[in-house]
Amino acid sequence: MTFAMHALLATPEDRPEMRPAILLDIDGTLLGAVKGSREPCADKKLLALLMELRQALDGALAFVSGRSIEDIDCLFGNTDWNVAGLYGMEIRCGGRLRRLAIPIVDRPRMRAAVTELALKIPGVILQDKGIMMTLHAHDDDAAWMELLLQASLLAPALPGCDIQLRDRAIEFRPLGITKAYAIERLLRLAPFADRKPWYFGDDHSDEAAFAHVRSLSGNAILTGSRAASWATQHLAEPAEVRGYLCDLLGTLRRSAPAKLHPDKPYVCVPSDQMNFIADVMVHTSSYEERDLERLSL
Ligand SMILES: O=P(O)(O)OC[C@H]1O[C@H](O[C@H]2O[C@H](CO)[C@@H](O)[C@H](O)[C@H]2O)[C@H](O)[C@@H](O)[C@@H]1O
Repeated sequence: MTFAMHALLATPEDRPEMRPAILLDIDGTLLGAVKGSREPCADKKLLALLMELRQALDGALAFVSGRSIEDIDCLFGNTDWNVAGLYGMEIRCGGRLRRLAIPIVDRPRMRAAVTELALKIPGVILQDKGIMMTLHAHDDDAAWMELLLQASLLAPALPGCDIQLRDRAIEFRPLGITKAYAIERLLRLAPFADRKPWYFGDDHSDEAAFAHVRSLSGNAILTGSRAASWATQHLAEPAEVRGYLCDLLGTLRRSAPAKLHPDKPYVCVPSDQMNFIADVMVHTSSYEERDLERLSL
C-alpha cells in the first residue's frame, strides 16, 4: 500500500495548502457490520490510531455518517471528534455544534407514512432519527424486496423528501441532503477548508461522497466490493482500512508535504468518465444550493 501513498499525497508545488483531510464513514468502513439490531463499538486500538492521525493532520479528520452525532458519540466513547452526522444535517467541528433546520419536509406526514410502511412489511425494522427515518430489512430477502418496491412508490408522495438506498436499508431524508453535501459543509470549515479530501466509505450512500471528492481532485476509497463505484481505490474490509490509515500516519510523520513528489497522479478511470462526474456534480451542487437557500444554517 505504501508504494502508492506518496503519489496520493503528492501536492502540486504551487498549492502547498492541499494537505489531506481524512473523512471516514463509520459502519462497514471503520467498524465491521454487526448482525441484527446490535451495535458495533470502536476498540481502544482504533481510537488510539484515529487520535494520532488526527494530531498528524492538525485536526483534519472527521466522521461522515448517516448516524446522528449522539449515536456516534456513544460508539466512540467521547464528544471530541469532528463529525458530520445525519448526512451533514448536524456538524460538530472544533467543538462547535451546528444543526440545520429543514422547513421543506412535511415532517408529521413523513413520519406517519414511513411508520405505516414499516408496520405493513413483516421483518422490517424502523429506526427513527427525527428528521430522517430508516427502514432496515437485515437478512430477510422477502422483506427487502417488498421494502424496495413500497418505498419507491411512497417517496414521490412525500413533499421535500427523498430516499437513500443502502445495503439492506432505505432511508427517508430531506431532498438534497447527501454525503456529498456533508463534505461540502465540512470543507467550508477550519481545519478542513482548502484541504484535499480523502473519503473512505462502503455503502451506496457513500457513492455521492466518492463522486464529490473526485470532482475536488481528492481520493475516493471503497471498502468491500461493488459492481460499479465512483471510488478509485479499493480495500477489502475494515481491517484493511485500519492498515491503510496506519500507513498514512507513518507516511505523514516521515514526510514534509513540500518534499512529496508531485508528478505521479493516481488516475484509474478514463478521462471521459471524469467529465461525466464533473457534469453530475455541477448539476447536484446547483440543485443543493437552491435547497440551501431555503434551509437555515
Ligand atoms: O453512514 P454510516 O456511518 O455507514 O452509518 C450507516 C447506518 O449505520 C447503522 O446501520 C447499519 O449498521 C447497523 C449496525 O452494524 C446494522 O444493524 C444495520 O443493518 C446497518 O444498516 C445505523 O443504524 C444507521 O442509522 C446508519 O444510517
